[in-house]
Amino acid sequence: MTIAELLARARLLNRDLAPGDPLADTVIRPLAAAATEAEAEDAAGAEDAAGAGAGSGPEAAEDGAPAERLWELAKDATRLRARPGAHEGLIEATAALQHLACLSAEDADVLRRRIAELAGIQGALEAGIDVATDGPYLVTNVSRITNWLGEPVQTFPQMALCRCGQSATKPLCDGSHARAGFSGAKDPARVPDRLDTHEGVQVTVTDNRGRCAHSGFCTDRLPRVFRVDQEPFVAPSGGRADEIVRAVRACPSGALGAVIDGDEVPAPRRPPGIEVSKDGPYRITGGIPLDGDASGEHYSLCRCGHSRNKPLCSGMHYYVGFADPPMSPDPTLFEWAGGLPALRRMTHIFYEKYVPQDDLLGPLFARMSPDHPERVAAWLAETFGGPSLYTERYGGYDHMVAEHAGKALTEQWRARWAQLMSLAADEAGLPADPEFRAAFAGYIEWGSRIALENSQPGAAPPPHMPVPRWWWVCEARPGSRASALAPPEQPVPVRLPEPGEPVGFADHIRPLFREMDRRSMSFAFDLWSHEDVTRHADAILHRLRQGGMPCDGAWPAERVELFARWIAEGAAP
Ligand code: HEM
Repeated sequence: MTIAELLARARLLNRDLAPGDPLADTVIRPLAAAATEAEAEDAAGAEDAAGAGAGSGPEAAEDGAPAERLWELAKDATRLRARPGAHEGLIEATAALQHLACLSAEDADVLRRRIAELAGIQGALEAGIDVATDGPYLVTNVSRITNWLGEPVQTFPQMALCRCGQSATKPLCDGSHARAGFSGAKDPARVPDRLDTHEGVQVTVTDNRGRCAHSGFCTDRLPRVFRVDQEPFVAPSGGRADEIVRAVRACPSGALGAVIDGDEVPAPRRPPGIEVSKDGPYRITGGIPLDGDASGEHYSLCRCGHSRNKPLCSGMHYYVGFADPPMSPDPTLFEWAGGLPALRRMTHIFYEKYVPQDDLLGPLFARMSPDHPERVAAWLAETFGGPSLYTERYGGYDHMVAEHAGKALTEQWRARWAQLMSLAADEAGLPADPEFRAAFAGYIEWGSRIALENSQPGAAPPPHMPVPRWWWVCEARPGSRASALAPPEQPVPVRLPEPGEPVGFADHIRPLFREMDRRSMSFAFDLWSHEDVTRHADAILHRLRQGGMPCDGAWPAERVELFARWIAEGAAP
């Protein structure tokens, strides 16, 4: 099998698959580039590759259903990719073929078997990330990718992750970089690499501004040491050694380092993984090699396509307004909190900083298991409406209850626990809005009082209960209230229909409802949905005529009549 043959088969398959050239951008384009290069490089392979790059190929039909041929093609591409020195175009195409072939699996069992078979074919390749020229990140044999909530993203042995920021199938590449003429070059005006050393009494902090991704973890959490708009940036005398070390180890770009007594503080040891952060870079952990080189235990890769220090993130996503799709209008507490990464940050700060230094709680947790912070984060994630992590990994409700049983906790312990958890939430940067903190504090109070009750001698907690699911307090969700600090809402641009023009929902009615109107009514229906407004049209009109809706002031008569006319004309979309 040669690249040229793969390309010819891909072209035939593309013709037989659903309309819309599904293989054109992600398979045929990179394979054609690889074939052209193979042709130029390999005199012996010249015959095979002849014409392939120029667009020709066997015209004979192939046997088998398209889905079956796609799967065979994916396996053959993987076999070729698994050979040493594979061309980046072949790797990119293999990633797309693996993805498409796995997508077409009939059920979860077939999907698992396919992934295992592909993993077997390319199993000898070293795990790593390669940066394609002006193209995606080619991620090989990395099985742990999570979204910003910490939920797993389906992985394949060979993946191509979007680097230009424009893919419609993020985090996967969809070939947009080629259409957009994306350049992976560094900006010559970028902040140059330079290792600055800031000596402190106990800890010396090293800092490479050229590598910083400006995630703000250090400046947000330890502003006395990592100072915004002050020189020098680092003042090691502003914090305790353990706080500084924790901040350095949490730096996602790897710009910061710490030295104690001449020895570099080791980086955390984490399994290889990629986090797709919200509106920001890929955060790599676990020392995954980059372009074959050791690039540190952790580093951040540009995801918006605008970094000045490509492939590393330079924080430009913030300035160019790079944004993932917005959170659902009805987020769970888990989503609003920032998902598992945020809850883990909080429990690690709680059990590794606040508890050990506390005279009451320190001794109580002295022998806790090393993964206790992870376990409590998993419990909170599940309770706040996230995935059932604690039930799946750690034994669910019964295990949690058994952990507290017989501990005879006192009210002093409980109160301190709740107080320090609130401090840890602040320090971990959990949202500080009144709605979230009311729900969060409500759960901490409720849960800690139940833990106290369950821990008393002779207590008999009900067995086999589900993990509780906590929710916003009294339906007070983010945005359900106009904040006193919010900028004034812009007046709604209303378009009245031209004479004789029919009234339509999208053009004339929906713009009449402001975001705050929509939020106020979201408990009952969606004022931006044609279907909902049509269903409740008469009741809405009644309220509008009465002047009771919106609650901050009645509509002018001409708007109310426009709404009435829309109903009378048949409530067109
Ligand atoms: C909302 C309140 C609370 C939650 C969600 C919570 C959560 C948990 C969870 C999930 C575990 C089991 C970890 C595992 O799987 O091994 C656990 C264990 C434990 N909890 Fe709590 N807890 C709460 C309140 C408290 C309070 C108020 C105290 C005492 C001040 C306390 C003390 C302990 C101790 C000592 C353990 C055993 C730790 C070990 O030795 O590994 N908990 N807690």
